[in-house]
Amino acid sequence: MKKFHSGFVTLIGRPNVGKSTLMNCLIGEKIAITSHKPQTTRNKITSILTKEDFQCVFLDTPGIHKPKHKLGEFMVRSAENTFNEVDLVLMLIEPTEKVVEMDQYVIDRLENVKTPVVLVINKIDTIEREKLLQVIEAYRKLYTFAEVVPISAMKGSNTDALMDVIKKYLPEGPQYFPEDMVTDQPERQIASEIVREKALYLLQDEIPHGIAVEIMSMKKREGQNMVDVEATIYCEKDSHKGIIIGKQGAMLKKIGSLARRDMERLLGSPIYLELWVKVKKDWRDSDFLLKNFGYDRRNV
Ligand SMILES: Nc1nc2c(ncn2[C@@H]2O[C@H](COP(=O)(O)OP(=O)(O)OP(=O)(O)O)[C@@H](O)[C@H]2O)c(=O)[nH]1
Repeated sequence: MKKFHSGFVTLIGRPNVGKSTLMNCLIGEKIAITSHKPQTTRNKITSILTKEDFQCVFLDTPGIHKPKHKLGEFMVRSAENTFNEVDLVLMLIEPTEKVVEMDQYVIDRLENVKTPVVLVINKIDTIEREKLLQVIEAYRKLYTFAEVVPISAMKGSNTDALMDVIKKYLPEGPQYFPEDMVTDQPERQIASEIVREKALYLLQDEIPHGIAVEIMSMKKREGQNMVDVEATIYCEKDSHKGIIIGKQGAMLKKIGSLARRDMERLLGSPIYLELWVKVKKDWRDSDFLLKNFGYDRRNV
């Protein structure tokens, strides 16, 4: 009988390089949440790919960056801690001509990491071949990568080759999760990420990252297929609250209807979604509030 392989792969890279897009592309379902804004992925999202002969568990870490506040410190630590516990690290970059300072910072964090690191150059649809070779050369000088794989996560180019590389590094092991399971993320967390993604998307640059979403309740209606979801969007200022709600509640309605559509697709049942907006000043710098939103230090 053919041997089964399984393992854990963590994905790192500075904000906005396309980690969530890659995850979605490899798993084929909308699990990680994408947005054009940096740092939308605040939670470590685990997605699972199971095939006949292997199972790969992906840890999508929050974007590594120099921390500016407590939430930032938390995000960096939670990313760093996973490096030595996994079978493979994928470092995702954008093909910039010069190594950007942030990537250098990420490479510095990898210095004592024993796990093999594969450099994945994303967004190759945006550059010419010549330039790509220069990018590869520049990064190879900085770190001994186990392999270098150029891809376009958005277009799905070369992602099969990346999957083959990943498979090579998975040791023999058991199937950790049932094959129909694509994430171990609780449904509530997925639901709150969806609301946050829609709010960030619709509000564009008006609320600079000052929102968090908490699912207050999520209950299946008795005797029906309908799920009732109540969620609160937290922001930092009264003025932000007004923008999120919009004229006669128009913005909140839009956020709600986009979020509901995605939730229904993901959770597979009709959703009745009720949204609230509350002001909690400086929630990003408060340990108490971080805990309240599920960013508990003890878990890192
Ligand atoms: N042109 C191009 N754009 C891409 C590609 N992959 C991702 N993008 C875009 O880059 C932006 C960021 O993608 P995300 O997947 O949200 O990035 P991320 O690294 O998960 O971001 P954080 O959650 O902030 O860490 C989005 O607008 C994507 O559409 C690609 O292969 N080519």
